[in-house]
Amino acid sequence: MLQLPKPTQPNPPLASLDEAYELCRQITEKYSKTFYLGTLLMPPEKRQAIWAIYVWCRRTDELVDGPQAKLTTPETLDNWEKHLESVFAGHPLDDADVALVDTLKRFPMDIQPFRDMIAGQRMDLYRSRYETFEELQLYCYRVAGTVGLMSSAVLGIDERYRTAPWEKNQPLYIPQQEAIALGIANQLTNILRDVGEDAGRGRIYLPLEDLDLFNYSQEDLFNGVIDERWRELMRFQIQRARKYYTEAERGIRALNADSRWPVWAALMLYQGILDVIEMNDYDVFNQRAFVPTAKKMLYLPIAWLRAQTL
Ligand SMILES: CC(C)=CCC/C(C)=C/CC/C(C)=C/CC/C(C)=C/COP(=O)(O)OP(=O)(O)O
Repeated sequence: MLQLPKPTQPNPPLASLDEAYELCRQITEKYSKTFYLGTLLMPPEKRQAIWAIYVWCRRTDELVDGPQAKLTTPETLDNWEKHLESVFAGHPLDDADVALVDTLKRFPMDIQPFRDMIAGQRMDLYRSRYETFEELQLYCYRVAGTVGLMSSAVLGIDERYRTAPWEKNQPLYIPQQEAIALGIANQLTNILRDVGEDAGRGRIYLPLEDLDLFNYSQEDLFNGVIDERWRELMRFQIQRARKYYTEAERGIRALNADSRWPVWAALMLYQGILDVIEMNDYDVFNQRAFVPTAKKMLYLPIAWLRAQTL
């Protein structure tokens, strides 16, 4: 008997561009109040592009950190990389991709930082300890410094920021290192804020060599011991994170004028978490350090002034 081919289920149509960006907006707003606030200070086209990038990063992070993380294997990440290649080839596979494909058309960017971020998630899959700061720094580059590189393509470079006559004929300066530094600073801040939460999952991101340096053991950390050894260790970590913020600050003036305020704002808001950790006397075990909304609002005009003057 003639076998008719089974009717194949047509794929449901993907979201329209507006719907896709709206989806990205909602996800960014839901998961990162700080960065979302920063994006609201940008012109609409840039703002939407940052949402699309944020959502891709979030999805990548969720593979190892999210509710489905137990099911994630190295193969899952290989498949996610293929998914990424499809997006870069201009073929969206789901609704959020529609926005990213459009963003990549408007703001062409290199695929390498995206691949590097997946490599960062691979590290998370295999490791729950970092021996040295050098190892941790590589991890921070991969999971956050890469975001700085991706965002830079959207933020844009101001070719005229060099004003002194002897600077005029210099080649265009692209503040790549500074963009990476901001990502690393944010990630180090995140690590300090989330020490307790990570310990609850059996993870220690603080370099073990630093724990040794302050004679503070892994067991102390799992027990949430707060004493002078811990405070010294935390002071040391905070100081290191602040150096990265300072490096990042130097790059902001090379960005397009309409990107400087949002970047200053995001930097100050995130750096503010370090101040809160200090105010909480380094207790990151029993309370989560966050910048209250009123204080956030106070940062905005200061960030604006810095964007005009520094
Ligand atoms: C300084 C120059 C030249 C350019 C700026 C380049 C940029 C925008 C760098 C920032 C990169 C960035 C946003 C990295 C993300 C790092 C990070 C730790 C994000 C944490 O995100 P969530 O955990 O989702 O947020 P919450 O902390 O709000 O929960």
